[in-house]
Amino acid sequence: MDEPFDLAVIVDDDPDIALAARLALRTLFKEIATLPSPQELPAFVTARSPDAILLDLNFERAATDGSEGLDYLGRIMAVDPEAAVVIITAHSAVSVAVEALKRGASDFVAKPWANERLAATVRSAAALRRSKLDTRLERDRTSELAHNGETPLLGQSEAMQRVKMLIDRSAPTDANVLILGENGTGKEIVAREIHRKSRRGKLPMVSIDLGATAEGLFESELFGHTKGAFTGAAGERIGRIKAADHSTLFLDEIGNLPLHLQPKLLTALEQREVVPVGANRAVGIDVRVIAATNLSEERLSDENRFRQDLLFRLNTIEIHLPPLRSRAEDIPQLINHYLRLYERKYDRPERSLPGEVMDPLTKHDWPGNVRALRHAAERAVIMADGGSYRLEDFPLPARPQGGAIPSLSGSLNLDQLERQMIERALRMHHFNISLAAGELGLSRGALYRRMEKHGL
Ligand SMILES: Nc1ncnc2c1ncn2[C@@H]1O[C@H](COP(=O)(O)OP(=O)(O)OP(=O)(O)O)[C@@H](O)[C@H]1O
Repeated sequence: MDEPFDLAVIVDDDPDIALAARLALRTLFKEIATLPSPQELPAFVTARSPDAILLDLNFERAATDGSEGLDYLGRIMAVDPEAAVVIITAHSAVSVAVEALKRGASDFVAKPWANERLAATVRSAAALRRSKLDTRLERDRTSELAHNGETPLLGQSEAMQRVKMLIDRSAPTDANVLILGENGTGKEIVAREIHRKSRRGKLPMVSIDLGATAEGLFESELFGHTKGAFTGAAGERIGRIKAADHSTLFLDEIGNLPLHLQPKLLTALEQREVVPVGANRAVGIDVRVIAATNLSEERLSDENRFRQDLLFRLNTIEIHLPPLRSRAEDIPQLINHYLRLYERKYDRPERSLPGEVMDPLTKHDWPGNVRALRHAAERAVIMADGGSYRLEDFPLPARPQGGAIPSLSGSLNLDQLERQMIERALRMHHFNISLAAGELGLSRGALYRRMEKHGL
């Protein structure tokens, strides 16, 4: 038996029907809610996003023509276009059911129903919704990445010129590339550039952020799984490696790949085939791998953390992205680029940046690298008034010298404490975002948002 879905809601003003439906569906869902009328349904859908909705179209007020229910159906589809709505209707009201299907309902059952048929109908509606949501997630991710891909790789420093040379040389080959650099130094942009300039560039690059993947999901995310391979594997899923067939696979934060899965990845790359979890046959793959990490070379060469045979598979070409503080000559170009970008985005006038403001910006050590610089430019555009930018428009925190971990000050202001804790965690982990987020019990995304809030 498949793992149950999370939540269904039954909307019916007849308590006996609601109870009968609840009994028919009880093994399919962990929770079943009932609403006596559809009035609260749009709010319920917005708040709880149920896996399936069982909606009776005939409420007392509108007796049999179903128009009230149809109205609500329209509103639900507007709040959740992927909603799985199964209509309950009287036997005689087939035309209403057909109208409901036109307006986005997944299916309908006529009263009185056979329990197995009701359960099967609701199950397939919920499963279809889930797969549509998966596809949408995938699409959103791809378009977000594609958007990032439009950012040009800026920087004329010697270090960046070498990076660009390595991109151009490695792109047309199928060699695996390992990109090393602190968080926010542009590793993802570099990966995109290599992919774009390669013969695989016409297909979308497939990425997986191993720093944001939940512990138990690494294996099935990477290799895929068969239906029922483990608890929760409701349907079959192709993994990211296979999804990247004939294209490029970008393994972000490769340093987070658990040791026990490293041999499996190595075998997949060596044999050019993957075995999905639960399968007993391998499927062939043709992928070019670009991996990135913020681990230092020293940490990466620690056999207890990272298998060296896998490292040698991945680092045929190594590209080091130096931290921004070591290529200060790139800072003015980056600042100007992002100021212009955000002036356009927020429809603000183009302001000048006097030398006495640029100077401290180039001397700042930018622990969050280009990502932090970009946020600082965005803030400055929002904060500025008058003819030119002032230093106060840029959120540059005063930083303790010497790299020591700051001790907590006596402040009991929560906001300040939060900021101090974040700074402390970041320093403790040498600005490795994944490790600092883990230390703080936050996701990477949540940590980035807070860093932005505090101008870190
Ligand atoms: N050389 C560059 N030119 C222009 N923009 C850059 C450059 N480097 C980084 N950026 C910008 O900085 C941000 C972070 O870049 P990116 O995501 O590529 O960094 P990353 O090293 O992959 O970060 P993380 O390790 O935290 O995932 C992006 O918004 C990107 O557009």
